[in-house]
Amino acid sequence: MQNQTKKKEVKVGALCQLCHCRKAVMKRPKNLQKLCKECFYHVFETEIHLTIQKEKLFYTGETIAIGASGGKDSTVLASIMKTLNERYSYGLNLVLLSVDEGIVGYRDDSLATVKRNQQQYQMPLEIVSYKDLYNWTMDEIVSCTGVKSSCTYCGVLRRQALDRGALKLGIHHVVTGHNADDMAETVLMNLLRGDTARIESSVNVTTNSVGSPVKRSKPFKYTYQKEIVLYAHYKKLDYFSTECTYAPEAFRGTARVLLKNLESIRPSCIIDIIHSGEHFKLKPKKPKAMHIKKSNSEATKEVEVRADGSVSLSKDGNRCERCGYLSMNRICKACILLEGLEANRPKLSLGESVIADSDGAAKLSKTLEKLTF
Ligand SMILES: Nc1ncnc2c1ncn2[C@@H]1O[C@H](COP(=O)(O)OP(=O)(O)OP(=O)(O)O)[C@@H](O)[C@H]1O
Repeated sequence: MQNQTKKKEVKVGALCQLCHCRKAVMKRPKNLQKLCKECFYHVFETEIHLTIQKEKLFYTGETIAIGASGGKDSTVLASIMKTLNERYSYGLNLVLLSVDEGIVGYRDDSLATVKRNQQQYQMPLEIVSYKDLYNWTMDEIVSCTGVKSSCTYCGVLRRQALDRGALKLGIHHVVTGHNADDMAETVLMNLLRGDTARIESSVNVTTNSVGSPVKRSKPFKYTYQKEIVLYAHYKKLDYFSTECTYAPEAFRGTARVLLKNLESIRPSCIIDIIHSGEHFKLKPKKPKAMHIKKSNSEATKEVEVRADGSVSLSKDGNRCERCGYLSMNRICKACILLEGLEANRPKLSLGESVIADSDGAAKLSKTLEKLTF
């Protein structure tokens, strides 16, 4: 990356197309405009500020947890949030929130970066771990299930961990470094597998798990990954650049390659895909009613089947029957996963190499996809 950036610095010799006085040092990835460093900082920061303003993401006095993984996206996010908060007097209290998934040689090193960021940005830091919350580390999970479904487990557990970490601090709003490339990838993935019900929601700037009082926002919704990397590089931000030890989700990887190829031909395609997602509207569906048997009696009750196929089983509760954490389903996604894992725990403790068969993992993933979270 550094080499590529240096090459570009030498090649682009013209004046900046915005200020017309300083030497251009880059072609802006989003629109190929030739810019100097200062003008790049200005457009990059201003676009994020405009997204925050247009979407009315925050209110004065709000406390915001920044999901901090130590990677480039969340490190730039912490830096930008601090800069914009001071420049435009947002009046926000900013806190770093990290989840330690328990991946030796990856997350322990990236958390060391977050701890340095805490000093650099002068923000409080809270770390919650899978081990404390679920009594499992990701390394233990992978040794039990195999690497193939690791992203499914990690994604579900991390979303809940971020919510729980925020609530522990009395915070109801988490921002993450998900960027335009991540969004466009998700739209493409949903489109390619015909999961139209998710396309509309996959481009929302703010989301929350059903029933959760914690919302999650993405100030980088329109920010290109390449620009985040350039910003971090020019600003010499301290971030951790190693990829996760476990393989990225296979289908997302394919969508990523496809998107990169499209971007190289037409840079605006990332934003265009997001805009397509924003304008995508499903025909309204009538809620169906179905009868299910109660487990301990012959009586039946009516349950609503939601548009995404999930069902509301709990009559009066928004809480998981197992862990008591907020959930619109009788048993939350995390508990469904943990239950499957616990079944293999005794074998693990005897030192056997347990790799659950891939059919089992795929079946579990399908079950999870049908549940809301
Ligand atoms: N362990 C974690 N603790 C806290 N927040 C996290 C963690 N992992 C991911 N996030 C949040 O989710 C966002 C997207 O995460 P993802 O796993 O896609 O990583 P990424 O695109 O490599 O981001 P980053 O460069 O910040 O690591 C991150 O930018 C961050 O805000």
